Amino acid sequence: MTKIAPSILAADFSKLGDEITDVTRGGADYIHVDVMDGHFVPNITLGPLIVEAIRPSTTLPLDVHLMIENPDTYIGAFANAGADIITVHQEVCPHLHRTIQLIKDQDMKAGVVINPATPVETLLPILNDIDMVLIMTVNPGFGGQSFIKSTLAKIKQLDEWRKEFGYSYEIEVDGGINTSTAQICTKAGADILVAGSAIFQKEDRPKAIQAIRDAAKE
Ligand SMILES: O=C(CO)[C@@H](O)[C@H](O)COP(=O)(O)O
Repeated sequence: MTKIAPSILAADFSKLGDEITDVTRGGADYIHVDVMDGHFVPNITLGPLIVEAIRPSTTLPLDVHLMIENPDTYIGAFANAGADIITVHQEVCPHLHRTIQLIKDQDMKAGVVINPATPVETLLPILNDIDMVLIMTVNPGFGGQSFIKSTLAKIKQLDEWRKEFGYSYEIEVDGGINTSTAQICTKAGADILVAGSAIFQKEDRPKAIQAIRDAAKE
C-alpha cells in the first residue's frame, strides 16, 4: 500500500505537537520534516531542537529531509534528536558515499534526494547503499508549488533499476502532491507520497490522507 508522509512545513507551527498527533491518528505512515538553511534553499525552517520537541508527539518514523549545505556536520544532532530516516541532497554532498555511511553508523535509514534538474544517473554509484531515494517534484524551499511532470521519468527509471538489479530502496516523491498528482506518481513507481498543503490545509486531516491514498490506487 502507498505510504503517506505529511510534510509539517504546511502545519500550524504554533501547535505543532497537536498537528502531528492529528495526522498520526489520521493514518499517516511517516512524518516528513523539512529542514532548510537559507543557503542551499531560499528559506529557513527548523533544526534538531524542534525535532527533539516533536519526537514525543508520534510513534511514526520521523523522515527528516535536510535541505542544508554541509549535512555531515548535523547528522549526529538529528540522530540524538530522534530522527529515524535522514535524506541528504546529492547536490551538496561531494563525498556522498561517506555521508550515507555516517547516517547508517547512527542507526538511521539513509536516503538521497535530487532536485528536478539533477539527472537520476548521478545516483547510480550509491543505489545499492541506500534505503530511500527522494525525487523532488518541485524545486525545494517552499510548500504549495505545482508538480513538475518531467520528474516522472526519473521515478520510472528508479523503479526499473530496482526491479532489474534487486535494489531495496523505497521511492519517495515530494512537492505538489495531491489527489490529482498522486496516481501518476504511484503508477511510475513511487512508494511514499509526501504532501504538505493537500493535508494540513484541509480541516479534516484523516479524510485528506485517505483521499490521497485512494487517488493513488484508483
Ligand atoms: O520539501 C518540500 C519543499 O521544499 C516539501 O516537503 C513541501 O513541504 C511540500 O509541500 P506541498 O507541495 O505538498 O504543499
